[in-house]
Amino acid sequence: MCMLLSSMMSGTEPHTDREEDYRFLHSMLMEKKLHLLFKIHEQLKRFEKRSPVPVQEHAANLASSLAEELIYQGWREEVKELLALISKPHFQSLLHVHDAVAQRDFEPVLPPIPDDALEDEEDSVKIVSLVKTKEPLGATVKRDTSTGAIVVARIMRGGAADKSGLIHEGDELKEVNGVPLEHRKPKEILPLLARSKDEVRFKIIPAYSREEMSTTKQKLFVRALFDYDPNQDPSIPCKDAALTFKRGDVLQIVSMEDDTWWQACHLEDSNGGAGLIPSKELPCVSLPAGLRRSFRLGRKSSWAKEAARFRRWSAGVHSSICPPTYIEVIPYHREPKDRHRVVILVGPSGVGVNELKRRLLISDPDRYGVTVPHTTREKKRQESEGVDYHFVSVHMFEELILSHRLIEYGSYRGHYYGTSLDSVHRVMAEGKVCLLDVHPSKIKRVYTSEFKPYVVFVKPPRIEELRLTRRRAKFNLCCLMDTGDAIFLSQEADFEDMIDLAENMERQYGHLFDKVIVNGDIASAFRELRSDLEKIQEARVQWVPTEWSFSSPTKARRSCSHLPSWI
Ligand SMILES: Nc1ncnc2c1ncn2[C@@H]1O[C@H](COP(=O)(O)OP(=O)(O)OP(=O)(O)O)[C@@H](O)[C@H]1O
Repeated sequence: MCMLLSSMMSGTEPHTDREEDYRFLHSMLMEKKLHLLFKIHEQLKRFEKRSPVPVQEHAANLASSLAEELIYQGWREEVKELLALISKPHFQSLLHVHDAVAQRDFEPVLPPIPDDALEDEEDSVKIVSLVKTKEPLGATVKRDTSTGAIVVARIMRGGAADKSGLIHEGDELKEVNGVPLEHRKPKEILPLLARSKDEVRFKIIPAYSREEMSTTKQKLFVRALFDYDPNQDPSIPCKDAALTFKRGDVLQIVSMEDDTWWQACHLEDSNGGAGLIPSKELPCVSLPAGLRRSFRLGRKSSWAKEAARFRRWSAGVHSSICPPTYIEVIPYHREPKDRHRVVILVGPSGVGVNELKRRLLISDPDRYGVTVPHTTREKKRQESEGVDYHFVSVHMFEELILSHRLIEYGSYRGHYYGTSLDSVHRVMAEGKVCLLDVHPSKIKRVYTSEFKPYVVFVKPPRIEELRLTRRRAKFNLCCLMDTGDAIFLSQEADFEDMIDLAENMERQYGHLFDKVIVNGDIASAFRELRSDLEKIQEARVQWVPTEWSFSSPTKARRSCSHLPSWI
């Protein structure tokens, strides 16, 4: 802003007719105080996001006691300076303002509670008076089905009711602003609240003291494994109190008191109000559409293929347990000396995993590296050991299998091929990001704190875009081979299989994916992938499964097949 003001001044000179005007503008815009104000404004903007809270309410008193103490502490230069600083009227005024904010001294004073508000027969009654602000109360009410009373169903964390600390879940509401709530419906309460002007007064019968869940005290973070839009969820008890989130968002869970609806807030908003989210206990049927498998009918394909697809689908849906909904995560602050996280690229065959990997390697060979695979086949003349492959004997390869040193292996034309854990270590030791492409079922082999894998799922686009983007590549081939339609038809079947395979992978292993890249246009997919990988390298904090913090690398490898932290 200060730079902008200075450059504005130099740009205005030729357009100001009168010297006087120019001087006036100059003195106004170049005023030191104005610049300082902008600087303060910018600093405040930065701190606003952190939502700092006062650590104490009597800073002004503390400063004056400190000043008294300092007078007797000798006359070292530092002491003199500090004394001069805290004795300045500006500084003292600042501390007074701070204390007023900390003590919420700015809020209007509530009128005293009238004597007749308490009735003799209700000795357990509590009168709660709250200042009315624009902020909603942050509570929901319901009718208790057994007693017919209106009770507080839920207090939203961070809302006005919660901050007051005076109203609790389960409290029975007897009156709002002197109006008895007997025989009233929950929806009639809102107009009563709206009617009051400066103050809202409740007559409450407090619920029995309940134990606070210990989990609300400690910070619990989860990464959502599905998109959630309360507007699409008929089971949510109160849409306005719900939290919308996207798959991959990190949420802080602030209350798990309710079995079916937890309270959570977005990470960047952990001091703000919380919203309801479905708990892991919510039955599968009420999970949002994103988690349910849609059976795509109406595609042109043979009966047998459709039947097979249906069998796969019904087995997948009916025999499966609910998919994981959230994964517990912790922050990981990468130190400069730490090795880079392994990047795993997965996707159905032909989707473009190799193409993307190739482009990453070419774009920055110093940053990215790939593993050298092992094989038992003969070395060809133009190949070099340790560059194209590690050429090993069958006996040695089988030793690697038995000692669990291979992430993935298979045989082709009678020869073994495989990727070892050591080859990943080698790339990491060079200070590079190791790009691995393995079948998603093998991710768990490296799902440890040692490798901290960042898993990218490369997904095919919709079939129309697949046809459009891939046909061009194959079309050249058709012309060359002069095979025409025959190739086009088989390609169409490949596209359908690719989409099917991708859906299966996402359903089965989606909870392991950190990022999903749709590979429609290759240039855009590559740009997105590269910028995402750069972002995670530079991120101050990354969120990784809590599970990684508990296990040693070897233990994690053994235990990761159970993935106990999936919730
Ligand atoms: N977005 C795209 N647009 C057009 N062609 C693409 C795109 N992505 C990949 N291709 C081409 O599709 C073919 C298959 O891609 P690639 O070899 O990367 O697939 P893959 O996922 O590694 O499959 P596989 O594991 O079977 O090798 C290649 O010729 C590649 O250049």
